[in-house]
Amino acid sequence: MAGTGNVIVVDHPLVQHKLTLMRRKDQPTTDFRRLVSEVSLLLAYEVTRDLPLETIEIETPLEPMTAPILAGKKLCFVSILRAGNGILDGMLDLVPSARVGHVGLYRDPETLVPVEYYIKVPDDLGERLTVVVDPMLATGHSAAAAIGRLKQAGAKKIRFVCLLAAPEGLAVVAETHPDVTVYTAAIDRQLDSHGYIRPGLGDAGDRLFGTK
Ligand SMILES: O=P(O)(O)OC[C@H]1O[C@H](OP(=O)(O)OP(=O)(O)O)[C@H](O)[C@@H]1O
Ligand SMILES: O=c1cc[nH]c(=O)[nH]1
Ligand SMILES: [Mg+2]
Repeated sequence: MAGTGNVIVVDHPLVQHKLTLMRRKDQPTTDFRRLVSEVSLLLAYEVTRDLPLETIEIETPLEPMTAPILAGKKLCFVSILRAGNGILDGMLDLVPSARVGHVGLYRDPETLVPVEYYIKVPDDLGERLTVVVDPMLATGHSAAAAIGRLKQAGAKKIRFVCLLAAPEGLAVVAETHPDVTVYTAAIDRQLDSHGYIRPGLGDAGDRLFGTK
């Protein structure tokens, strides 16, 4: 795990290997979706690394012991629709008890401005670590808007997980939400004139759901 400022690059060899497979343009939808889910499980491992523990008394088949369990209210995963759902599935495999919120946003293809069409989150968001998930952090405006809405809804401790980030988008998130750490599998070179990440992996939503 490599970190600078509010960004952590999850450089685990399995993550990097699977990301390369995902980037390949000839990767079929089924395999792309499975790879996103597998990488997401590894990213979930990193983003939950410092969750607080408490101890309880239990009995093993051989003797009593004091054993660690997660303390208090734990997690809420928030998926930025629709591509965020690809990451959500993998994370829920690792933490099936997590609460889940959804923020519906699409990026206007002309202006690249995010348009909100849905939000539903748990009432007790403020008591949970809020992990916002979306595979792509491009201009950063979708992430910044979603994080802003979650703060309005009560979220206090927020982390953002993506597969790929552009330097431009990371700068936007750092400026608008300096309290939020971004976990990403890679930081790519740049955005192109259409707001796509280069070299990137194309349109994550379309590749996950086979819509193009
Ligand atoms: O950082 P930004 O420039 O805001 O771009 C990133 C956003 O674009 C993609 O979603 P898209 O708008 O294509 O919606 P979709 O998930 O429904 O495909 C992606 O999943 C992010 O949400
Ligand atoms: O490269 C990009 C940029 C935004 N959204 C995507 O799905 N891909
Ligand atoms: Mg899309």
